[in-house]
Amino acid sequence: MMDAKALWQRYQDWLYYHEGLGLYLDISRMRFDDSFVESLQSKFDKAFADMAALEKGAIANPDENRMVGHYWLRNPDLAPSPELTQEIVQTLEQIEAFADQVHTGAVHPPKESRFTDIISIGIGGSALGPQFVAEALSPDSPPLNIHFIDNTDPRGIDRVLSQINNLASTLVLVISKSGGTPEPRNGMIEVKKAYAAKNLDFSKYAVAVTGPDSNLDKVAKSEGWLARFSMYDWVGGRTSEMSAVGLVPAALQGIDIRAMLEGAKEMDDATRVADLKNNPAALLALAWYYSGKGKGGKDMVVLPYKDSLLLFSRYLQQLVMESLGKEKDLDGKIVYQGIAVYGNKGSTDQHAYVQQLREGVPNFFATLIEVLEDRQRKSPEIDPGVTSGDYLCGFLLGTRQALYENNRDSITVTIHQVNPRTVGALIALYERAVGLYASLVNINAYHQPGVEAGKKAAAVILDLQQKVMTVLQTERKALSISEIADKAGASEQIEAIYKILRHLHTNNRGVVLTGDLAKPGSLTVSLS
Ligand SMILES: O=P(O)(O)OC[C@H]1O[C@](O)(CO)[C@@H](O)[C@@H]1O
Repeated sequence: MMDAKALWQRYQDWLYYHEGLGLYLDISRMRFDDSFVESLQSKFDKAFADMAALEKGAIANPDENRMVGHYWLRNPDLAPSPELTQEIVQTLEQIEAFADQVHTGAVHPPKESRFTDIISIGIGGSALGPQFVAEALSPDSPPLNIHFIDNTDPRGIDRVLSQINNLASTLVLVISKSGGTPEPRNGMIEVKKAYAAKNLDFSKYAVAVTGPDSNLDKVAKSEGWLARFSMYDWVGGRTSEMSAVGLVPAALQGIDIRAMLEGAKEMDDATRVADLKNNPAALLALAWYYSGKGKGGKDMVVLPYKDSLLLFSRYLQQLVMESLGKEKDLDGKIVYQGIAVYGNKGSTDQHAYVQQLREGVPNFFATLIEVLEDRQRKSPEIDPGVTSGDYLCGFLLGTRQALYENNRDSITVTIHQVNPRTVGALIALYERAVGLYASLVNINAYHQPGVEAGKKAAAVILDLQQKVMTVLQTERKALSISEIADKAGASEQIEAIYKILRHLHTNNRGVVLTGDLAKPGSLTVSLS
């Protein structure tokens, strides 16, 4: 443990401050030493070189043979061809024009003078960025209220629809880069039926954000939807907030997307510097590498001490874990990489799990996000000379100190205010840090093979359900679960078949289970 004087010196030695953005980064409470930094110098040289190549259009995602171009979204001239530059600029202009027409009523629903609400349907990167930005930046009384359907949960869809008081003035964004992800497709079909049930022509309320010629794009084109915005294969879902995926919902809510892009661009300029101590993303990557020994040995606890940044941790879960959580490295070696991310907000979480952080298993490092401005008006005094914001600040600094005293590391990112520029900068900071860290540990941060496995497994279950129903309809008599499995030619899938039948039975889908539910093997199954 360093004494106060030495610690103050360390804080100043390692402090990164971006004057234009008013952003500070403090990694002084990560207990690495100079020899550690030295040991990573050559890895950082390579990381900086990889990143420079990536920005020039290298195939930085070799597994999918794709470029990685999210930085071009906020600096179109960086794009490797004039065509791409043009596409980025034109899409941005199309987004602004559309949002403007919706706000002025030039574009309005068939039976109303204005759109008042948005249902945004999407999942993963097609929801988490938009949700984080909506929570962080939407005005207290936005021109349109946004609601998210980000799952295929029937009750969840009903819940969102129950909160819409007038579908006839509600715009529907269907966001899916691939245009084929099952969950948003299900959401779209259910919402389409809700519009039809009210005799509303869905195509007059629907907007697509998807890759050109995707299934979704084809549907939007053939049905003549209100608008279609392009998403590119060189922008990953988890780095798509600065593409139409994030900018369309943000612009419709009246959020200054140009400022968001500007903040991201300013941060990109700062994180392009090939000099560790003057590059905030490199400093983060260094801190992460130190904490988990380059193997993700410690979790990243994200603790913004600001309600509006509540969803930052959920956003980072995908950005960090879908990028770094990989089985193999770029040489095909099994490495099981990753950094687990969790957290909500401070000081609230101090009344939930900070007890474990302070005294329990030391398997994490904390990332505190400090916002200097309490609110946009004068605060009332709680006690003489003290405001609620003083408490928030005190809790943050106190928690940081309490963790450090008990040998728990932390990083502190400080911004002066949550606004489109600083949110854009935060997103850009973490996108770059993930990219640099991935180079340090030699993995591809830009594909997600593991997710395909989940999608395939779901398809197997749905196929099994069809087979089981066919057996029941053919046999037309009560059968045991093992008889059904055998007749379906899937005897090794007997447990999955039992689970499917239980789900169908619970939802009155024409299947009845009879017998002792505690003894599934003894149940008989019949059509109702
Ligand atoms: O935007 P899409 O293509 O529907 O994909 C949604 C999400 O699913 C994934 O492809 C896999 O989780 C994410 O990378 C992506 O953000």
